[in-house]
Amino acid sequence: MPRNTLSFPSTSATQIEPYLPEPRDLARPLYPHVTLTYATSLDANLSLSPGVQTALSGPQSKAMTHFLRSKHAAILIGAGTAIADDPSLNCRIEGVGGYGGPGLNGQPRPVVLDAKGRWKVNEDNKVIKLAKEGRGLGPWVIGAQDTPPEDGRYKALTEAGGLYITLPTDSRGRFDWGDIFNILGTNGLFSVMVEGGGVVINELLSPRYIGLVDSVIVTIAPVWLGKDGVQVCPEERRNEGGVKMSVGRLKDVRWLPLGEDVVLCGRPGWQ
Ligand SMILES: NC(=O)C1=CN([C@@H]2O[C@H](COP(=O)(O)OP(=O)(O)OC[C@H]3O[C@@H](n4cnc5c(N)ncnc54)[C@H](O)[C@@H]3O)[C@@H](O)[C@H]2O)C=CC1
Ligand SMILES: Nc1nc(O)c(N)c(N[C@@H]2O[C@H](COP(=O)(O)O)[C@@H](O)[C@H]2O)n1
Repeated sequence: MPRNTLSFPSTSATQIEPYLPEPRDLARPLYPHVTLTYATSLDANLSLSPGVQTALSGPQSKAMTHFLRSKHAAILIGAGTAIADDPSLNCRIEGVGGYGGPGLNGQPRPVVLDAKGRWKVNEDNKVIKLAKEGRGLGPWVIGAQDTPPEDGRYKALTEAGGLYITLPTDSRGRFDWGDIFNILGTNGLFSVMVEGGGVVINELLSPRYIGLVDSVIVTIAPVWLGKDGVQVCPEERRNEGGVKMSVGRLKDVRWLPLGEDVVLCGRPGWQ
Protein backbone atom coordinates (compact mmCIF):
# COMPACT_ATOMS: atom_id res chain seq x y z
CA MET A 1 0.00 0.00 0.00
CA PRO A 2 1.36 3.53 -0.74
CA ARG A 3 2.69 5.37 2.27
CA ASN A 4 1.03 8.51 3.66
CA THR A 5 -2.51 7.16 3.74
CA LEU A 6 -4.96 9.09 5.90
CA SER A 7 -7.72 7.95 8.23
CA PHE A 8 -10.72 9.85 9.55
CA PRO A 9 -12.42 8.58 12.74
CA SER A 10 -16.02 7.40 12.42
CA THR A 11 -17.07 9.58 15.41
CA SER A 12 -16.11 12.71 13.40
CA ALA A 13 -17.52 11.29 10.16
CA THR A 14 -20.93 10.94 11.85
CA GLN A 15 -20.92 14.70 12.53
CA ILE A 16 -20.26 15.52 8.87
CA GLU A 17 -22.64 12.97 7.32
CA PRO A 18 -25.83 15.15 7.34
CA TYR A 19 -24.07 17.54 4.94
CA LEU A 20 -22.94 14.86 2.49
CA PRO A 21 -24.66 13.91 -0.76
CA GLU A 22 -27.49 11.39 -0.63
CA PRO A 23 -26.81 8.34 -2.80
CA ARG A 24 -28.94 9.95 -5.57
CA ASP A 25 -31.35 12.90 -5.49
CA LEU A 26 -34.42 11.54 -7.28
CA ALA A 27 -36.01 15.00 -7.40
CA ARG A 28 -33.23 16.21 -9.74
CA PRO A 29 -31.63 13.03 -11.07
CA LEU A 30 -29.29 14.69 -13.56
CA TYR A 31 -28.18 17.55 -11.32
CA PRO A 32 -25.41 16.99 -8.78
CA HIS A 33 -25.32 17.66 -5.06
CA VAL A 34 -22.83 20.53 -4.67
CA THR A 35 -20.60 20.89 -1.59
CA LEU A 36 -18.52 24.07 -1.35
CA THR A 37 -15.47 23.45 0.83
CA TYR A 38 -12.18 25.21 1.57
CA ALA A 39 -9.69 26.02 4.32
CA THR A 40 -9.33 29.60 5.50
CA SER A 41 -7.20 31.66 7.88
CA LEU A 42 -8.71 33.87 10.60
CA ASP A 43 -8.50 36.82 8.18
CA ALA A 44 -10.44 34.89 5.49
CA ASN A 45 -7.44 34.11 3.31
CA LEU A 46 -7.07 30.94 1.24
CA SER A 47 -3.40 31.54 0.57
CA LEU A 48 -0.61 34.02 1.32
CA SER A 49 -0.83 35.50 -2.19
CA PRO A 50 -2.18 34.52 -5.59
CA GLY A 51 -0.25 31.58 -6.96
CA VAL A 52 1.25 30.54 -3.62
CA GLN A 53 0.12 27.23 -2.15
CA THR A 54 -0.39 27.65 1.59
CA ALA A 55 -0.92 24.76 4.02
CA LEU A 56 -3.71 25.76 6.40
CA SER A 57 -5.35 22.49 7.42
CA GLY A 58 -3.77 20.46 10.19
CA PRO A 59 -3.54 16.65 9.90
CA GLN A 60 -7.03 15.96 11.29
CA SER A 61 -8.87 18.48 9.08
CA LYS A 62 -6.81 17.40 6.07
CA ALA A 63 -8.06 13.85 6.71
CA MET A 64 -11.60 15.33 6.86
CA THR A 65 -11.09 16.86 3.38
CA HIS A 66 -9.98 13.48 2.07
CA PHE A 67 -13.01 11.85 3.70
CA LEU A 68 -15.15 14.40 1.80
CA ARG A 69 -13.31 13.54 -1.43
CA SER A 70 -14.20 9.87 -0.89
CA LYS A 71 -17.89 10.80 -0.66
CA HIS A 72 -18.11 12.84 -3.89
CA ALA A 73 -18.06 11.78 -7.53
CA ALA A 74 -16.10 14.89 -8.58
CA ILE A 75 -13.75 17.50 -7.14
CA LEU A 76 -13.74 20.85 -8.95
CA ILE A 77 -11.16 23.67 -8.95
CA GLY A 78 -10.40 26.72 -11.09
CA ALA A 79 -7.38 27.00 -13.38
CA GLY A 80 -5.72 29.41 -10.91
CA THR A 81 -5.53 26.65 -8.31
CA ALA A 82 -4.38 24.03 -10.83
CA ILE A 83 -1.51 26.33 -11.87
CA ALA A 84 -0.56 27.48 -8.35
CA ASP A 85 -0.79 24.17 -6.49
CA ASP A 86 -0.16 21.40 -9.03
CA PRO A 87 -2.62 19.47 -6.85
CA SER A 88 -3.06 15.72 -6.64
CA LEU A 89 -6.86 15.94 -6.42
CA ASN A 90 -7.18 12.30 -5.43
CA CYS A 91 -8.37 10.67 -2.22
CA ARG A 92 -5.72 9.22 0.06
CA ILE A 93 -7.98 7.75 2.75
CA GLU A 94 -6.86 4.24 3.67
CA GLY A 95 -9.03 1.67 1.92
CA VAL A 96 -10.04 3.64 -1.19
CA GLY A 97 -8.93 2.44 -4.61
CA GLY A 98 -5.18 2.82 -5.07
CA TYR A 99 -4.69 3.14 -1.28
CA GLY A 100 -5.42 -0.41 -0.17
CA GLY A 101 -8.82 -0.75 -1.87
CA PRO A 102 -9.77 -2.27 -5.21
CA GLY A 103 -9.72 -0.43 -8.53
CA LEU A 104 -10.44 3.26 -8.17
CA ASN A 105 -13.32 2.86 -5.69
CA GLY A 106 -13.88 6.11 -3.79
CA GLN A 107 -11.67 8.21 -6.07
CA PRO A 108 -13.30 11.48 -7.21
CA ARG A 109 -13.08 12.75 -10.79
CA PRO A 110 -10.89 15.90 -10.84
CA VAL A 111 -12.51 18.73 -12.84
CA VAL A 112 -10.62 21.93 -13.77
CA LEU A 113 -12.37 25.05 -15.12
CA ASP A 114 -10.12 26.59 -17.72
CA ALA A 115 -12.03 28.91 -20.04
CA LYS A 116 -8.86 30.62 -21.29
CA GLY A 117 -6.63 27.53 -21.76
CA ARG A 118 -4.23 28.70 -19.01
CA TRP A 119 -3.42 25.32 -17.42
CA LYS A 120 -0.66 23.66 -19.45
CA VAL A 121 -1.49 20.04 -18.80
CA ASN A 122 1.43 17.66 -19.22
CA GLU A 123 2.78 14.36 -17.91
CA ASP A 124 4.64 16.17 -15.09
CA ASN A 125 1.41 17.26 -13.39
CA LYS A 126 0.75 15.29 -10.20
CA VAL A 127 -2.85 14.62 -11.16
CA ILE A 128 -1.74 13.07 -14.46
CA LYS A 129 0.98 10.96 -12.83
CA LEU A 130 -1.42 9.63 -10.18
CA ALA A 131 -4.00 8.67 -12.80
CA LYS A 132 -1.37 6.74 -14.76
CA GLU A 133 -0.25 4.99 -11.55
CA GLY A 134 -3.83 3.88 -10.78
CA ARG A 135 -4.12 6.15 -7.74
CA GLY A 136 -6.64 8.64 -9.09
CA LEU A 137 -8.95 9.33 -12.02
CA GLY A 138 -7.86 11.27 -15.09
CA PRO A 139 -8.95 14.93 -14.94
CA TRP A 140 -11.73 16.51 -16.97
CA VAL A 141 -11.00 20.03 -18.19
CA ILE A 142 -13.90 22.35 -19.03
CA GLY A 143 -12.82 24.79 -21.75
CA ALA A 144 -14.57 27.44 -23.82
CA GLN A 145 -16.26 26.46 -27.08
CA ASP A 146 -14.36 29.12 -29.02
CA THR A 147 -10.89 28.17 -27.71
CA PRO A 148 -10.26 24.57 -28.77
CA PRO A 149 -7.28 22.95 -27.05
CA GLU A 150 -3.96 23.03 -28.88
CA ASP A 151 -2.88 19.65 -30.18
CA GLY A 152 -0.48 18.16 -27.67
CA ARG A 153 -1.54 20.23 -24.66
CA TYR A 154 -4.29 17.75 -23.92
CA LYS A 155 -2.49 14.64 -25.15
CA ALA A 156 -1.44 14.00 -21.55
CA LEU A 157 -5.04 14.51 -20.49
CA THR A 158 -6.52 11.89 -22.78
CA GLU A 159 -3.63 9.45 -22.17
CA ALA A 160 -4.43 9.62 -18.45
CA GLY A 161 -8.10 8.76 -19.08
CA GLY A 162 -9.21 12.39 -18.82
CA LEU A 163 -11.55 14.36 -21.03
CA TYR A 164 -11.84 17.81 -22.55
CA ILE A 165 -15.37 19.24 -22.45
CA THR A 166 -16.50 22.59 -23.83
CA LEU A 167 -19.19 25.01 -22.70
CA PRO A 168 -20.39 28.38 -24.03
CA THR A 169 -19.09 31.50 -22.30
CA ASP A 170 -20.70 34.89 -21.69
CA SER A 171 -19.33 38.25 -22.86
CA ARG A 172 -16.77 38.19 -20.00
CA GLY A 173 -15.53 34.74 -20.98
CA ARG A 174 -17.28 33.09 -17.98
CA PHE A 175 -19.23 29.85 -17.84
CA ASP A 176 -22.63 29.85 -16.20
CA TRP A 177 -22.47 27.73 -13.02
CA GLY A 178 -25.81 26.11 -13.86
CA ASP A 179 -24.26 24.91 -17.14
CA ILE A 180 -21.17 23.63 -15.32
CA PHE A 181 -23.10 21.51 -12.81
CA ASN A 182 -25.58 20.41 -15.45
CA ILE A 183 -22.91 19.04 -17.76
CA LEU A 184 -21.25 17.19 -14.87
CA GLY A 185 -24.59 15.69 -13.76
CA THR A 186 -25.58 14.63 -17.26
CA ASN A 187 -22.17 12.95 -17.59
CA GLY A 188 -22.85 10.85 -14.49
CA LEU A 189 -21.14 12.93 -11.79
CA PHE A 190 -23.95 13.16 -9.24
CA SER A 191 -22.02 14.92 -6.49
CA VAL A 192 -19.42 17.66 -6.84
CA MET A 193 -17.07 18.95 -4.16
CA VAL A 194 -15.90 22.46 -5.08
CA GLU A 195 -12.50 23.16 -3.46
CA GLY A 196 -11.56 26.57 -4.80
CA GLY A 197 -9.81 28.85 -5.29
CA GLY A 198 -10.77 32.44 -4.64
CA VAL A 199 -12.52 33.30 -7.89
CA VAL A 200 -14.58 30.11 -7.81
CA ILE A 201 -15.57 30.39 -4.14
CA ASN A 202 -16.48 34.09 -4.32
CA GLU A 203 -18.66 33.50 -7.40
CA LEU A 204 -20.51 30.58 -5.82
CA LEU A 205 -21.15 32.55 -2.61
CA SER A 206 -22.87 35.31 -4.60
CA PRO A 207 -26.68 35.55 -4.39
CA ARG A 208 -26.86 34.69 -8.10
CA TYR A 209 -25.33 31.25 -7.64
CA ILE A 210 -25.63 30.28 -3.97
CA GLY A 211 -28.93 28.48 -4.70
CA LEU A 212 -26.89 25.89 -6.59
CA VAL A 213 -24.88 24.99 -3.46
CA ASP A 214 -26.28 22.35 -1.07
CA SER A 215 -23.67 22.32 1.70
CA VAL A 216 -20.78 24.48 2.86
CA ILE A 217 -17.90 22.94 4.85
CA VAL A 218 -15.14 25.34 5.91
CA THR A 219 -11.94 24.51 7.80
CA ILE A 220 -10.80 27.47 9.91
CA ALA A 221 -7.14 27.39 10.89
CA PRO A 222 -5.77 29.44 13.83
CA VAL A 223 -3.50 31.67 11.73
CA TRP A 224 -3.57 35.12 10.12
CA LEU A 225 -2.02 35.50 6.66
CA GLY A 226 -2.14 39.29 6.28
CA LYS A 227 -2.98 41.60 3.38
CA ASP A 228 -2.73 40.70 -0.30
CA GLY A 229 -3.75 37.09 0.18
CA VAL A 230 -6.38 35.31 -1.90
CA GLN A 231 -9.40 36.28 0.13
CA VAL A 232 -12.88 34.83 0.53
CA CYS A 233 -14.90 38.01 0.14
CA PRO A 234 -17.99 37.72 -2.07
CA GLU A 235 -19.43 40.77 -3.81
CA GLU A 236 -21.42 43.07 -1.54
CA ARG A 237 -25.22 42.86 -1.51
CA ARG A 238 -27.65 45.79 -1.32
CA ASN A 239 -31.43 45.90 -0.83
CA GLU A 240 -33.83 47.69 -3.20
CA GLY A 241 -33.17 50.95 -1.35
CA GLY A 242 -29.43 50.63 -2.00
CA VAL A 243 -28.63 49.87 1.64
CA LYS A 244 -25.85 47.36 2.19
CA MET A 245 -26.95 44.07 3.76
CA SER A 246 -25.18 40.85 4.69
CA VAL A 247 -24.33 38.63 1.75
CA GLY A 248 -25.79 35.61 3.50
CA ARG A 249 -25.85 33.51 6.64
CA LEU A 250 -25.59 29.75 6.95
CA LYS A 251 -28.38 27.68 8.52
CA ASP A 252 -28.29 24.19 10.14
CA VAL A 253 -24.86 25.13 11.46
CA ARG A 254 -22.54 22.67 13.19
CA TRP A 255 -19.00 23.33 14.52
CA LEU A 256 -16.58 20.47 14.80
CA PRO A 257 -13.17 20.93 16.46
CA LEU A 258 -10.52 18.86 14.67
CA GLY A 259 -7.05 19.12 16.15
CA GLU A 260 -6.10 22.82 16.26
CA ASP A 261 -8.67 23.70 13.54
CA VAL A 262 -12.42 24.00 13.65
CA VAL A 263 -14.67 22.80 10.84
CA LEU A 264 -17.89 24.69 10.14
CA CYS A 265 -20.70 22.85 8.35
CA GLY A 266 -23.91 24.52 7.18
CA ARG A 267 -26.40 25.00 4.40
CA PRO A 268 -26.82 28.25 2.48
CA GLY A 269 -29.87 30.03 3.83
CA TRP A 270 -30.01 33.16 1.73
CA GLN A 271 -32.43 33.94 -1.11
N1 LIG B 1 -7.16 27.10 1.27
C1 LIG B 1 -7.86 26.43 0.38
O1 LIG B 1 -8.75 25.64 0.72
C2 LIG B 1 -7.59 26.62 -1.07
C3 LIG B 1 -6.66 27.55 -1.50
N2 LIG B 1 -6.49 27.75 -2.83
C4 LIG B 1 -5.55 28.81 -3.25
O2 LIG B 1 -6.27 29.74 -4.05
C5 LIG B 1 -5.36 30.33 -5.00
C6 LIG B 1 -5.97 30.26 -6.38
O3 LIG B 1 -7.19 30.98 -6.41
P1 LIG B 1 -7.54 31.95 -7.63
O4 LIG B 1 -6.32 32.57 -8.13
O5 LIG B 1 -8.66 32.83 -7.19
O6 LIG B 1 -8.00 30.96 -8.78
P2 LIG B 1 -9.17 29.90 -8.99
O7 LIG B 1 -8.67 28.55 -8.62
O8 LIG B 1 -10.48 30.32 -8.42
O9 LIG B 1 -9.24 29.89 -10.59
C7 LIG B 1 -9.72 31.01 -11.27
C8 LIG B 1 -9.73 30.68 -12.74
O10 LIG B 1 -10.63 29.57 -12.97
C9 LIG B 1 -11.37 29.77 -14.15
N3 LIG B 1 -12.78 29.99 -13.77
C10 LIG B 1 -13.28 30.07 -12.53
N4 LIG B 1 -14.62 30.27 -12.56
C11 LIG B 1 -14.95 30.32 -13.86
C12 LIG B 1 -16.18 30.51 -14.57
N5 LIG B 1 -17.35 30.69 -13.95
N6 LIG B 1 -16.13 30.51 -15.91
C13 LIG B 1 -14.97 30.34 -16.58
N7 LIG B 1 -13.78 30.15 -15.98
C14 LIG B 1 -13.77 30.13 -14.62
C15 LIG B 1 -10.78 31.03 -14.81
O11 LIG B 1 -9.73 30.63 -15.64
C16 LIG B 1 -10.26 31.80 -13.61
O12 LIG B 1 -9.23 32.69 -13.97
C17 LIG B 1 -4.06 29.56 -4.90
O13 LIG B 1 -3.11 30.35 -4.20
C18 LIG B 1 -4.43 28.32 -4.12
O14 LIG B 1 -3.35 27.85 -3.37
C19 LIG B 1 -7.18 27.05 -3.76
C20 LIG B 1 -8.11 26.12 -3.38
C21 LIG B 1 -8.41 25.84 -2.00
N1 LIG C 1 -8.49 21.59 2.79
C1 LIG C 1 -7.41 22.29 2.37
N2 LIG C 1 -6.54 22.78 3.27
C2 LIG C 1 -5.48 23.48 2.88
O1 LIG C 1 -4.64 23.95 3.79
C3 LIG C 1 -5.25 23.72 1.52
N3 LIG C 1 -4.16 24.44 1.10
C4 LIG C 1 -6.19 23.17 0.60
N4 LIG C 1 -6.01 23.34 -0.71
C5 LIG C 1 -6.77 22.58 -1.65
O2 LIG C 1 -6.30 21.25 -1.73
C6 LIG C 1 -5.66 21.05 -2.96
C7 LIG C 1 -4.40 20.27 -2.77
O3 LIG C 1 -4.78 18.96 -2.75
P1 LIG C 1 -3.75 17.75 -2.83
O4 LIG C 1 -3.27 17.51 -1.43
O5 LIG C 1 -2.61 18.14 -3.73
O6 LIG C 1 -4.56 16.63 -3.36
C8 LIG C 1 -5.39 22.40 -3.52
O7 LIG C 1 -5.32 22.44 -4.91
C9 LIG C 1 -6.60 23.16 -3.03
O8 LIG C 1 -7.74 22.86 -3.80
N5 LIG C 1 -7.26 22.47 1.05
